Order: sequence, then structure tokens, then C-alpha cells
Amino acid sequence: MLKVTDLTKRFGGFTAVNRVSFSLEKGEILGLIGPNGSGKSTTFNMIAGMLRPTSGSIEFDGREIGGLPPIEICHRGIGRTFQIPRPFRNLTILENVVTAAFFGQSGHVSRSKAHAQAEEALALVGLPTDPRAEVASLGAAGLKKLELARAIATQPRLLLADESLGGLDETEMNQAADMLDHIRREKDITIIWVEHIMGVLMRVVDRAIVLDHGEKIFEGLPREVAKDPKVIEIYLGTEKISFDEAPAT
Ligand SMILES: Nc1ncnc2c1ncn2[C@@H]1O[C@H](COP(=O)(O)OP(=O)(O)OP(=O)(O)O)[C@@H](O)[C@H]1O
Repeated sequence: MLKVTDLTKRFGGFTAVNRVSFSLEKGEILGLIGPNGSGKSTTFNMIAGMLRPTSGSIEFDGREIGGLPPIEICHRGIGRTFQIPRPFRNLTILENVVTAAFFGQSGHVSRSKAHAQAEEALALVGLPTDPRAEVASLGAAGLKKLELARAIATQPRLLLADESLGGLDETEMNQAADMLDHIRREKDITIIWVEHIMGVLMRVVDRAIVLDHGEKIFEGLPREVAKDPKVIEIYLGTEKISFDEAPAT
């Protein structure tokens, strides 16, 4: 479904992402992890169209999408969440999601269809579909859910979830991880999940990729990540540490 080949991004003389390649099969959840500044968001932003790749290719369903504008990428079926939710605060929760359904899909979407899709997305993440429910009533966990609902409402086939658990407590993190898994099954969506909180992530993903200094240093099954010497050395430090106990970086 997605094939990334030799993807590279330079900011001036600094290489933030260096010849990263990976592919993704339909229905998978791929975890993209790595220390701060390792190039996760830059990779993400190139796939979502917020950044133009310096070189390399990004193929989605066999067609090159590298360098296309974000709205075009969204219309082709790639939805994304942002690390820091920025909903329209002067709109209700439902209106925020209807707006995403309305503008995030290619072709004409009727008001009633956008409305129905928004209600479905809100129900899927467990937020109220009550048309009066205000954004101001949401805490950190609720805002993350709204972010997810807005992305789902665009009817993506591939969802890019950017650090969706930051700022949540442990119970909320586990609920959010279960929710992503539920969404994948329910909506048949493929997911790339960028996350710092590895214990929770590893429970849900099918495969993980680890970036360090813009390079891919590991790709494999979640259970193999914690055993990989390069990952232990570069990502976790030399201290013996279990992934479930690993602190958020
Ligand atoms: N617009 C930019 N201009 C210059 N350097 C940038 C720019 N965006 C990112 N970088 C640099 O590229 C590197 C990779 O950043 P990126 O945000 O992709 O890392 P990350 O793994 O997502 O980190 P975090 O976990 O902190 O979000 C960092 O050193 C960052 O400072």
C-alpha cells in the first residue's frame, strides 16, 4: 500500500532523514519510534505532504505522492493526526468533525453524508455526538480523541497517528492504544503510529521501525526491538531496561 524508498530530507546542510526505506501492507499497524530529533516527524510530514522530500520516493497505491500538497494527499486517502491538537474552538465538537468530513474527501460530499460520517467517527472514538457538545469540555485525552475523529472522518485508507498518547495517564494510554487497534479492525484502516511510549505501542503494532539521527537502525517484530543491541545502545542507552518500564523520552 505504501512504499517509501531512500527518503531524504535536508534542512540546509543538516540531514534530518537519510535514505529511509520501508513498506507497509494493507491492514498493518507500523510503529515508528526513535529518540527526540531522530526524524520521525520529518518522515511523517513528508508522507503527509507538509514537507517536500529532498530526494527519494513515496508511493501510495502504486502512485508517487512525494511533494504533493497535504490536501491532495488527504484526498487520496491518507489521514493524519497532529502531536498538538488544534481544533476550531469556536465550533462544536460535531462541527469540527463534520468540517473534516466535508473538506477532507475528494469529490462532492453532501452535508448529510458528512454529518453521518462525523457521527460515526465520534462514536468510534467514544466522543459525544450531541450537536451542542463544546470543545472546551474536553481534557487532554478528549482532545486527542477529537484529533483522531477528525482524521477518521476524512475516510482514510492510511492513518498517520502522530504521538497520540503524549500527556495521557497510563489508563488513558492503554485505552487509546486499544482504540487504535479497534479502529484498524472496524474501519479496515492501515496505520503508522509515531509514539514515544513504547510499552503501550509494542502491545498493538505488528511491526516497528526505529530511527536514529535520521537513519533507520532497526525494522522488525515488536518482540525483537527490545533485544536488538543497536536499539538498546542507541535508543535506550546501555542500562538494562524493559520496554514496559521505559520512560517517555
Ligand atoms: N524545519 C526545520 N528546519 C531545520 N531543522 C529541522 C526542521 N524540522 C526538523 N528539524 C531537525 O530535524 C531533526 C529531526 O526532527 P524531527 O522533528 O523529525 O524528529 P522527531 O524524531 O520527530 O523528534 P520528536 O520526538 O522530538 O518530535 C531534528 O534535529 C530537528 O531539529
